[in-house]
Amino acid sequence: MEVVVFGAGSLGSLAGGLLARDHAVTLVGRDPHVAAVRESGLRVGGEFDFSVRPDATTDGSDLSADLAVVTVKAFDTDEAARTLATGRFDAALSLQNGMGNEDALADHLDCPVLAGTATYGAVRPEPGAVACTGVGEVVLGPRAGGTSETADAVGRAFRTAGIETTVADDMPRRLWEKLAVNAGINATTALARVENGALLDGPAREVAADAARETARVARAEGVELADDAAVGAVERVADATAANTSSMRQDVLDGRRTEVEAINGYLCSRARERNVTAPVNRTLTNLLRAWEIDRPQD
Ligand SMILES: NC(=O)C1=CN([C@@H]2O[C@H](COP(=O)(O)OP(=O)(O)OC[C@H]3O[C@@H](n4cnc5c(N)ncnc54)[C@H](OP(=O)(O)O)[C@@H]3O)[C@@H](O)[C@H]2O)C=CC1
Ligand SMILES: CC(C)(CO)C(=O)C(=O)O
Repeated sequence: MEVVVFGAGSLGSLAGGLLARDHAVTLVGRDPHVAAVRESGLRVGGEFDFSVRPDATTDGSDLSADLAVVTVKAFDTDEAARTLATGRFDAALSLQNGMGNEDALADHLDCPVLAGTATYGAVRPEPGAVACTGVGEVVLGPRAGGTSETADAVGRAFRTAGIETTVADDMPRRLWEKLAVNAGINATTALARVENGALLDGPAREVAADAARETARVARAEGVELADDAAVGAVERVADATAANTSSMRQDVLDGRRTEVEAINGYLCSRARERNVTAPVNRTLTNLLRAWEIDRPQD
């Protein structure tokens, strides 16, 4: 399969590196990472230990491939979609956190857009390298649920490249469950400046659980079956499995970078308002992060 990975940061470089073991991959990213990949290839370390030589470019326009995998941060999805729309793709897949990414892609692209979640962990230690900090799973499927030949073919392509992959017929529910996990863990750990494991029994546990319960309430108001216990249980399971992790939002705050709060807790608040459901914990988390973003240290 020919695959363009749009957003060769941490997750994109890992996904692209794994896919390049079995497919023709083009990474779209930034220099100096792109220059290093072009020069010496991509080193995939951490839980893996191999090198590959995907194509790499800083210009994502006018590309064509069987599949575009989108791995930019949620606030960059719209621009990524506009750039991808200058090319030709048979399908697109978002592996991003947050909600609204698939809709933004579908607004611009003339191909089926698949929804996806990734629980692999990735960091980029230096240009030309990516480290897998945890082998997880990719779950993907049609964004409205159900089955499709496109989703099955993409699932097969991921599996033949050695990526743990499930093709699911209930992506809306899975996206809401992942939203509950990120709404509970990311903002709470970013503001409390703790590792994910601190949510298992520390004073911030109740905050994360309440944020997840609110997410489940809004999901149900949207017609998605997500029980409170399932949402809270998902937060506990992930906090336990990633206990030593610095969540991506905490990492963003530590580095003074813009966060994905608008696509996570902010999205939840706007859906809650629309559905007349109260979400005070998510509103507080969102506003505190917004306040930090206004004053964040800039480069
Ligand atoms: N890292 C992880 O372990 C996981 C991440 N995720 C999710 O995956 C998504 C990506 O996360 P992550 O990989 O950590 O983020 P990164 O910031 O590391 O990667 C995104 C990359 O895309 C680049 N980019 C953005 N727009 C363009 C463009 N138009 N052209 C070229 N390059 C572009 C960014 O460059 P620049 O910063 O210069 O704009 C950045 O290098 C997020 O939604 C995250 O929540 C999900 C599971 C695990
Ligand atoms: C699953 C979790 C919470 C792991 O840290 C994550 O997705 C993130 O940090 O963005």
